[in-house]
Amino acid sequence: MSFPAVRMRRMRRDAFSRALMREHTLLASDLIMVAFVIEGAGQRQPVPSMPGVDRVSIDELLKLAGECVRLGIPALALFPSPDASVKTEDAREAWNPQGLMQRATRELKAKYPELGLIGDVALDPYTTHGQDGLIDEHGYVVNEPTVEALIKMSLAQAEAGMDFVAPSDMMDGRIGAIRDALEEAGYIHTRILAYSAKYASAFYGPFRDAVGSAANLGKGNKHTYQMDIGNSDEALREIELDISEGADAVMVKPGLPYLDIVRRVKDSFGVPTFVYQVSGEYAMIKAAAQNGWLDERGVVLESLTAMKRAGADAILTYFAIDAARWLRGE
Ligand SMILES: NCC(=O)CCC(=O)O
Ligand SMILES: [Mg+2]
Repeated sequence: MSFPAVRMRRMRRDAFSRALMREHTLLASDLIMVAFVIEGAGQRQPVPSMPGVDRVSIDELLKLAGECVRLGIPALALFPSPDASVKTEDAREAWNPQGLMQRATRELKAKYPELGLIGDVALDPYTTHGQDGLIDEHGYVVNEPTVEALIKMSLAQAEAGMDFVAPSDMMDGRIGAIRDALEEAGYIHTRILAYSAKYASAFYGPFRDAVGSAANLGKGNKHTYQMDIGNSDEALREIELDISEGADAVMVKPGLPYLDIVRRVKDSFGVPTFVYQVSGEYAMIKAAAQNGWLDERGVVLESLTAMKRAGADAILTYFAIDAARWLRGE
């Protein structure tokens, strides 16, 4: 037998055989667009640390939603950037039936009923201190009172027609408590996307600028509720708990630096596993691309494909619309 018996390059030689042996292909239907909502009309406010991402008023959000529908992007994740004037210590604006998220949800569902909506459930856009929960006199985020607030927030979103409530706060027991409250109120179809393995990451910086919590949080951090970046087994325990409490899908966050976690979660539980390509990942790619140091299209599609290869069923990304356009050759 002549050397080499196996030529790996044979299958790579032509486009047709490369296509036939390709294991994972990124589709628009894998993507979830992320949007920041603000008050007003005709408003588009750039987020300086996220070039290309604007905070938009509801009328502009409807245009963005229409583009998602046209491109076959199945869902839109909404984050509010409310006026500073409605922020309080107790975050009560979060469950105002006429609040920004609730109004945005009603208008989006009226115009595009087929587009899935994912509502963030955490108090940070609404608190004067920028923490995801309620705090005691020492600044410690208190678990059970926060869960009570998150229940009110989830019910307000469900009432407005939100398809998925997505608790991103990392309190203990909140998935079960929200699930019970939704069932009891008759919202049996409202899905829960649990941010189960959310790490205390430095990659969230630009997001905090976008929702306006960065200045309020100041030198504070979220280490008493978000996960330590050095841990992996702990992520599996968090995921297992959220599944047992009634989560319909679980999430790992951030994305690219945490694909080992995505793979472990998918292999261990086989549940719908989402991953979030966060603001800092977006900013890194954009900054390098703007300097001419990286090819944006290539790097974005490669990063998203890597997430799918790692086991993600869906990817939340600020690049969703761009990526879906590129996938169609637009
Ligand atoms: N709950 C959302 C975040 O905490 C941050 C997301 C991001 O950095 O894109
Ligand atoms: Mg947990």
